[in-house]
Amino acid sequence: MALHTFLKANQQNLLGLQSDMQENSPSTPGKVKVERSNYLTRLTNRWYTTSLAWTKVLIWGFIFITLLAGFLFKLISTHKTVPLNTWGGLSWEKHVKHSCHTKRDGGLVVLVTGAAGFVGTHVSLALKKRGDGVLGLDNFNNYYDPSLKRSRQGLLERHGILVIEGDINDTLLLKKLFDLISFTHVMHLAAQAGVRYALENPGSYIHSNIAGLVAVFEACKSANPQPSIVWASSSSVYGLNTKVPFTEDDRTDQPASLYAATKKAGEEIAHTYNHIYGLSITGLRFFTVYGPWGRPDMAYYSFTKSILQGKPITIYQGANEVDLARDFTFIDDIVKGCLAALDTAEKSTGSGGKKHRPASLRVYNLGNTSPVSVPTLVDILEELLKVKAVRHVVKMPRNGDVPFTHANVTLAKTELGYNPTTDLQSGLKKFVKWYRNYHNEHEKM
Ligand SMILES: O=C(O)[C@H]1O[C@H](OP(=O)(O)OP(=O)(O)OC[C@H]2O[C@@H](n3ccc(=O)[nH]c3=O)[C@H](O)[C@@H]2O)[C@H](O)[C@@H](O)[C@@H]1O
Repeated sequence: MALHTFLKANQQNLLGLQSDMQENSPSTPGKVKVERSNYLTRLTNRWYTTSLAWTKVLIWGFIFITLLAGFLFKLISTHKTVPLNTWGGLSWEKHVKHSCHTKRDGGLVVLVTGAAGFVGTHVSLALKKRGDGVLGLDNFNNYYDPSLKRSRQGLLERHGILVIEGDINDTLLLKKLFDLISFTHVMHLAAQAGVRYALENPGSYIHSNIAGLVAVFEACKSANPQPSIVWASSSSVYGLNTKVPFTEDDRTDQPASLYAATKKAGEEIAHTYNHIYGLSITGLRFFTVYGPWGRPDMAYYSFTKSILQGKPITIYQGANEVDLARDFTFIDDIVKGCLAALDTAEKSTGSGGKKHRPASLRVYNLGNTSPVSVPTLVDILEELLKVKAVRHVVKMPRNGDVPFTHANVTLAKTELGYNPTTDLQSGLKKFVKWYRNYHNEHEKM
């Protein structure tokens, strides 16, 4: 607008000057002196008007640029508050160190990835409660309602555990953490979970379960001293295996889902890092873990929600109308298994990217050893909720599900002292109690 006005003013001035020059061309020589002086005055006036227009343009231009710069600065500084970029700085480092502080002799210093996740939260709390140093890392993705992850983070913070918002693929962040802290152990639980979601978003499984796992192993390999690693594999690696119960050396080469395939690939990648770099690595094959603070995408949780809302639930059924079954395992039993795996893990044997002697590589089933059918799971929920479910039974689609899981935990019993003690009825009772409390609180808000 200002530029337009200026150009217009200038054009008019020029036209004016041209016509003045024509008008003032002397027809008789005697008039020349007076007319020339008039002409100079007009010329000065024109230049004055032009300079005024220029000044106005400069002032408006300056205001415009200042406003634009202010707007851009605000945009950038707002973007900076996105928590993924908030790590670093002296106060942050102090916070990290405080979270890693141990309160018992020989206490572990553990980096827990996926700390705001279901298993991550419980394991972090258990470690902290016995006096270990714990630092959490989580990317707070929106695979399921991130507000639940924030609530878990709040719970951890109240117990003195810092959860850094960051992705395991952020190698700079991992390097920074390992430079700052000598972690004795890494409990690697960050992953893209869920069996059926792989049909919708296959890339997220590769990002977290393959690339992310490698990023974590790389950071551990380069750390000095190298930590020992315990990480979450899955019962799904048994895939279409029909030999029951599942034992660690059974076939795992028939994954039924991309999720299972990424967990199986993780086990092979673990072998490589153990073999080349001397990392001590323990893989835990979790069997359908459930309990308070659980995952809303899992059947027991989503069924509870639907039953309470009077909405129908879909129950998948296997071939020949055989019910699907799972070796549902309660979170407290899983936590004991995780801590035992950390406590018994041998040290890694490499440094400077080189292995000095063979290192430990272990895999354990952490299950409950007593599978329960999905309709029975619903029966128990109905009883606890005192509401009848609206059941919609359908043939199991080919979506990555397996018909049943059943763990043999002899190895974990012998080497970790693992001993699951919670049956599905008692575990779900605790879950339902938590569910009512948590959702009553949060739905009020
Ligand atoms: O233990 C494991 O390896 C896996 O356990 C669960 O996977 P899943 O056993 O499929 O657990 P749910 O999604 O809770 O399903 C439990 C059972 O309910 C069935 N289901 C699920 C959802 C539904 O709407 N209807 C239904 O009948 C499933 O087919 C399955 O048989 C987790 O989601 C995985 O992340 C984990 O790795």
